[in-house]
Amino acid sequence: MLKVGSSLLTDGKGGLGKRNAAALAGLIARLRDQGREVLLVSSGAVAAGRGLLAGSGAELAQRQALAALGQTPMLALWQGLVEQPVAQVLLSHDDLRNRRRYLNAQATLRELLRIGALPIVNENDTVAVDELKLGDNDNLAAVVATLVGADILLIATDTAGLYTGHPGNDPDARPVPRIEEITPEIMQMAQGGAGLLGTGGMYTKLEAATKTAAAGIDAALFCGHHADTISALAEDRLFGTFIPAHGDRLVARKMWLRHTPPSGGIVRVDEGAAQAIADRGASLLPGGVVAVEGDFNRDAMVDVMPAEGYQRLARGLVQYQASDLQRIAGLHSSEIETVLGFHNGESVIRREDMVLLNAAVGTAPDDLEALLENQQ
Ligand SMILES: Nc1ncnc2c1ncn2[C@@H]1O[C@H](COP(=O)(O)OP(=O)(O)O)[C@@H](O)[C@H]1O
Ligand SMILES: N[C@@H](CCC(=O)OP(=O)(O)O)C(=O)O
Repeated sequence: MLKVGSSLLTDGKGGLGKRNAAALAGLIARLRDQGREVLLVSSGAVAAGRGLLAGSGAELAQRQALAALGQTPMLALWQGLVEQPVAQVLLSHDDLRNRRRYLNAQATLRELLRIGALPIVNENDTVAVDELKLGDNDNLAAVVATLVGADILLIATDTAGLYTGHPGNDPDARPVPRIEEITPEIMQMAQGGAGLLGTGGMYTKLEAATKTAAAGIDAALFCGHHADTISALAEDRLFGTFIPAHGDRLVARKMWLRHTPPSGGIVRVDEGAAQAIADRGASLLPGGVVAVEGDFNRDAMVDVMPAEGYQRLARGLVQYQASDLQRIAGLHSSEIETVLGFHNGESVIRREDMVLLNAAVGTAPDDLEALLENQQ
């Protein structure tokens, strides 16, 4: 996943410039040629808006208006540089704090990647509520990287990563090639604020990298002005700052799955499926599903329970909404498309989207309502 700052998308005269974007589009093409899925978080709408109607001020509402003006030209800039169709995804931090919206955003982004589009995420600045600063795409990018389960978050900016002090004001500032842990001392290095066009400076980039590291995702900060630096990335060589993930990505993902609130849905499975999940680490296939309880959408977090009782065997993200799952329960995966007219893959819950629990809830059937309420 790639995040591109406003600092890279301007022409120096107050409008959009495509020089850096063209080199970054080349990186996107090379990563895709390597079989990687790429998602872009792009700033630059405010800068583009300013290029169209100069004279607007820096008040929140004025910048929100500029962002609305500049969003389409910013997308058009990218569409002119990449092969695949681009898709506009406007998100707010508030959206991603809401479980249902988070899951909907996740499903949309996954589908866009599946069909080969380039999702371009930007903050939905019109509804941004932060009075102090408009938007913060660094932190938004970190949340989206977690949401799509990215391998790495690449942050392109106008400096070669983090320096020990603000490179413009501190003559002794030295580059920091690798950060094992983002400590208060490291955060202190980034107190110097943003560049002329950016929001947040290195501070929000380090906040973002703190989030990705905790979620098991690597992050890299690099300078998007240098074509050589950009093309080196496609060969896994970084000139900038690398912030490795803490621990194992799968472990982090499983932690996330374990602690994500359930939707209240239950998928009941037969003994064969329960064993396959527990003993063989298998995905849950429709053939093993005996009943579905509750109303849930695709990508909802559901509990997997045996045919009888309320023992939670596992939990995970379902690939089919409740009404569709009811229709394919007990069937072979090959029959899904015939029955539903489409398919979201052969599994009801993919292994990587599931954690085993094996803990009895100990709730009598009469208490089901209370149980479901507690879970919401
Ligand atoms: N310790 C530091 N190392 C590097 N850059 C820093 C540091 N402290 C502050 N900065 C500022 O952060 C800027 C990059 O952030 P920002 O302006 O928000 O860019 P972007 O638009 O790419 O998000 C740099 O141009 C620099 O002015
Ligand atoms: N959403 C705003 C950008 C906000 C932002 O985080 O900017 P930047 O620090 O340049 O990544 C825009 O499109 O102009």
